Amino acid sequence: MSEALTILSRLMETIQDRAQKRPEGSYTTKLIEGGAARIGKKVIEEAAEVVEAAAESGEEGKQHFTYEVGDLLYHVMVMMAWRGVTLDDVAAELGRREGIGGLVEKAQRTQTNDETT
Ligand SMILES: N=c1c2ncn([C@@H]3O[C@H](COP(=O)(O)OP(=O)(O)OP(=O)(O)O)[C@@H](O)[C@H]3O)c2ncn1[C@@H]1O[C@H](COP(=O)(O)O)[C@@H](O)[C@H]1O
Repeated sequence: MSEALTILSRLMETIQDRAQKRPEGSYTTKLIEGGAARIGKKVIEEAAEVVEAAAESGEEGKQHFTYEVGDLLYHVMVMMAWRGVTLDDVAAELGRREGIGGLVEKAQRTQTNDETT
């Protein structure tokens, strides 16, 4: 496994462990106990910060963007743990989509919707 995947899966294990044991003094526990509303608020906030940082130029801008993407990924992973969805589940979904272009998929979806209405 690549170093990046190892770190992501270790982080997911930590988050799942927090979600299960709910230790005091853990930020993840606080988020999990706040449910979809609290986690969702942070996901939206962090997503907006990612978009803002994407417009910043230079090496500093790139570092800030990377930092904000880290925040967003962490909060999305907390929501996944809260919802009982694993990295394997999401990877399987992405694997299912492999080789199907976004525009092709959209055209197929639109056609199916038209047929059912
Ligand atoms: N990767 C992260 C991580 N990334 C970001 N954050 C936290 O996410 C928050 C980001 O929110 P903001 O930048 O808006 O900061 P804030 O204003 O203090 O946040 P709020 O009080 O508004 O929620 C900060 O508190 C960060 O510390 C993280 N908190 C935890 N982790 C990982 O989760 C593990 C478990 O953490 P605990 O559950 O806290 O023990 C840690 O060891 C880390 O590996």
